[in-house]
Amino acid sequence: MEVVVNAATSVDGKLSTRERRQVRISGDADFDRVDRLRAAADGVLVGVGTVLADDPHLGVKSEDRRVERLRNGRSANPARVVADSRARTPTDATVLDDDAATYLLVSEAAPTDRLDALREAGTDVTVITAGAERVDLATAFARLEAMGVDRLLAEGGGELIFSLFDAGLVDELSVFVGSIVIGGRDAPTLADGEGFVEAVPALDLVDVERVDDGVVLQYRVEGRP
Ligand SMILES: NC(=O)c1ccc[n+]([C@@H]2O[C@H](COP(=O)([O-])OP(=O)(O)OC[C@H]3O[C@@H](n4cnc5c(N)ncnc54)[C@H](OP(=O)(O)O)[C@@H]3O)[C@@H](O)[C@H]2O)c1
Ligand SMILES: Nc1nc(=O)c(N)c(NC[C@H](O)[C@H](O)[C@H](O)COP(=O)(O)O)[nH]1
Repeated sequence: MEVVVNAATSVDGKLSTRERRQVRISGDADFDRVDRLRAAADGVLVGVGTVLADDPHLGVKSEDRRVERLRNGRSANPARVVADSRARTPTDATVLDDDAATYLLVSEAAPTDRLDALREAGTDVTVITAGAERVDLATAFARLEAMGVDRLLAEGGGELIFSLFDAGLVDELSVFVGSIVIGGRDAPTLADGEGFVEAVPALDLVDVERVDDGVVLQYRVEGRP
């Protein structure tokens, strides 16, 4: 599976405010670039923290791109994938609507009644259980790949992105750096979690492009084919 991470940060590396309120960092051109990335993906992954904070849809906004996917025998929208160890996704979450399939990655600690409620709430929900307390991403990704997800776009947030790097699962990273400062020692950053002390992942910078009022930095993770 090819795993591509994309996010937008302020110049000071923040994903949103300390209250985890969504900030529109990208401009129209960058959101269109993200839409292209979604259209090229089989699945779009976020952590439950992003679902709770933003209630995202994660679908392809451009009708032309959805039509193009259908013409190529693919679903109009890529599947939504949520990393949610204890099934905290609200039953009225937008990612459960019928615009696309939804994969819920949970751990063995997820309460059965919550899982039943989520399966009922969504029209096309598949639950993948991997890990005792927290989602074991590598195992869950192997299951997703067996179900046909070959290209996964991860859109955050910071806790999940750190775990993806920590598990050695990232192939590509693209970051839109918007010309704003958000600040805040408790505001989420591109990669939170425990943080690396040794063996800090190294990236190859493959492209720098001015987009909207900011720049897009494109990286390949060193050592990835
Ligand atoms: N600017 C951008 O591009 C962008 C993109 C995305 C999000 N955001 C912002 O970022 C904030 C959300 O970020 P966040 O870091 O709080 O949440 P997050 O990364 O979206 O979700 C983190 C949660 O995912 C669950 N999870 C399950 N398995 C995991 C694993 N193996 N590793 C890590 N997490 C796992 C954990 O909850 P459980 O233990 O309960 O499973 C964890 O608390 C929001 O404010 C949102 O607006 C911004
Ligand atoms: N690329 C990007 N630029 C931003 O300025 C920003 N705030 C996000 N945030 C990512 C987060 O995952 C959002 O929740 C989804 O971008 C919402 O996705 P929808 O429009 O609902 O499909 N992403």
